[in-house]
Amino acid sequence: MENIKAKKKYGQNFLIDKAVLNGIIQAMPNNNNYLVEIGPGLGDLTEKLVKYKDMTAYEVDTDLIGVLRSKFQDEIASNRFKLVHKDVLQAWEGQNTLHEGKYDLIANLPYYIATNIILRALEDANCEHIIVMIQKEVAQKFIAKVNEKEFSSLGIISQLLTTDSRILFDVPPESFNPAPKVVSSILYLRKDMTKSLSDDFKKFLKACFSQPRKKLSKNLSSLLEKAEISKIFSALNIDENKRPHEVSASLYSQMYTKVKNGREESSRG
Ligand SMILES: C[S@@+](CC[C@H](N)C(=O)[O-])C[C@H]1O[C@@H](n2cnc3c(N)ncnc32)[C@H](O)[C@@H]1O
Repeated sequence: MENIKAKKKYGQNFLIDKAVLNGIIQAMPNNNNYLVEIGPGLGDLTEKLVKYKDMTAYEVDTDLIGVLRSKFQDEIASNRFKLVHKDVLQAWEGQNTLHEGKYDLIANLPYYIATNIILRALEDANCEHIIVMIQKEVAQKFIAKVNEKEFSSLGIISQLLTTDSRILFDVPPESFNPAPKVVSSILYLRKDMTKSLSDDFKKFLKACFSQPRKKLSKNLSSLLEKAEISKIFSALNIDENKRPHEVSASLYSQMYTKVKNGREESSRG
């Protein structure tokens, strides 16, 4: 490993299992989209990806940028590979998208910011497919269905914004150097490019799941009067004893519409 010591603070667990690398390549969507990778690390996955498509990779670690520049000097010179030395979350802050044009995100993500990265990619209007390695526990939240104990705001956001969401396969700790403490999974999300969610809806979801094991009606009392909650629940046929994970994504969306309409009505007086 090019004399580079993995840095814990950047979530560096380098993938060393060739079968897993090939599995990710096989999962690549067959389309004309551009490719973006986050955290190319030592470039093992990048090396395979760049054979198929032109791509951009975002890497925060200065030491790795040096390794990658020399490893991919030909691809960089011929513009097939663009290497951006930047914290990817800052890149998103600056421009709202990681690429001007439709792209797919393929990455072995740094786990300490994996959830944030997926939420940003779901919001990025140019990103169509998300194929990422993350902790299995987090992947399960993104694909969870109503009534499952893992069903949370992440599952709701993902259901409302995607047409397909799956775990492709699990990856054991031994497939990495150094080995992480947890089992990982490859998460696959295909977005519905016509959909988006407002920040206000996400705030509403946050309130709904503020105490995940309490009743939804109790959590909603931080936002609404008791009478209003009862009115909305009865209109949508939601049992007042339901816990947040027992209500479907579609009902959350309908509930939010009613809350918003109620706010608009009261502001009109
Ligand atoms: C789990 S490693 C994956 C490395 C490599 N792709 C592989 O599969 O072996 C995560 C990578 O993300 C990089 N990284 C960590 N935080 C980042 C950030 N905020 N922005 C961009 N890259 C980041 C790390 O330096 C590291 O290269």
